[in-house]
Amino acid sequence: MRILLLGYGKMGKTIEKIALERGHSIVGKIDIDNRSEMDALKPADVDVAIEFSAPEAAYSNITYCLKKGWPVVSGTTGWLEHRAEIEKLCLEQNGAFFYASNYSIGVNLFFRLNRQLARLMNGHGYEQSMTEIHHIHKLDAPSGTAITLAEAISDEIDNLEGWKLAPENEAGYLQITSKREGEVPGTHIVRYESEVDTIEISHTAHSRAGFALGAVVSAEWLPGRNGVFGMNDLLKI
Ligand SMILES: NC(=O)C1=CN([C@@H]2O[C@H](COP(=O)(O)OP(=O)(O)OC[C@H]3O[C@@H](n4cnc5c(N)ncnc54)[C@H](OP(=O)(O)O)[C@@H]3O)[C@@H](O)[C@H]2O)C=CC1
Ligand SMILES: O=C(O)C1=N[C@H](C(=O)O)C[C@H](O)C1
Repeated sequence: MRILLLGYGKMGKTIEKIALERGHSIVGKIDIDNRSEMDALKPADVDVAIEFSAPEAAYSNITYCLKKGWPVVSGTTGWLEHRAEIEKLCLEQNGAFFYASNYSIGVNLFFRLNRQLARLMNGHGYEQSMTEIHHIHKLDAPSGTAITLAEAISDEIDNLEGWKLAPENEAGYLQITSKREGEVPGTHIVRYESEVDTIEISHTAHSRAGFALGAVVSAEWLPGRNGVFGMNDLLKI
């Protein structure tokens, strides 16, 4: 496949390596300074675009790809207030858009475990909280993964209305603490506490390889499909 990379930072470079190992070619590496190179590409020059850029860039990058007719796989976090607009545009253009806050298979299994655990814990008087730890370069907080976990927990726990980012703390809201330390690729810890005990589940990424492989596999799956998709469509879990 001919892949266009939008965002050529830590993830863009890891995705490039895995895509080349899997026999794909990279037709462009678009960063903040060379966006005009995209204008030179025709709709037929690209089989799929993979977009891992920055919160303020994702909306215009994805819009550009959809208007050009390129299927687009995005993993950028921190822009999802515009998600409904992108999904509408995708359907209007008869295009293909794939999004996941986390492309690692392990995290997507962890999402399932998290929802199941929340369902079990509902009504037993535990207080829920979450901690996410990432590298010091990360621009957004809480992480997209933490938001996905928190949304599932508040769906399942009757007395939760949503989440708050620490130090904000309010009854009826799950508190998320975001820590930024060194080069940590991504750790998420979900905690249930009562006076007598604590139950915790956690996922620790050892590198970015799992995220990048998931994005490339999604990009292999998307061309030829129309609509809005996510990891549940790909993994059928
Ligand atoms: N869904 C998932 O599984 C994962 C998601 N992510 C998310 O992916 C995003 C990127 O992460 P990461 O690679 O670590 O970040 P980096 O900061 O390493 O890379 C981001 C890249 O995007 C570029 N960029 C900024 N603005 C634009 C623009 N307007 N058009 C094109 N490129 C642009 C930056 O260019 P410059 O350097 O010139 O500023 C940089 O090269 C983040 O939102 C992160 O949270 C990360 C890991 C996994
Ligand atoms: O910025 C990162 O690095 C990561 N971002 C994603 C997120 O915000 O959840 C996924 C992963 O945790 C790494």
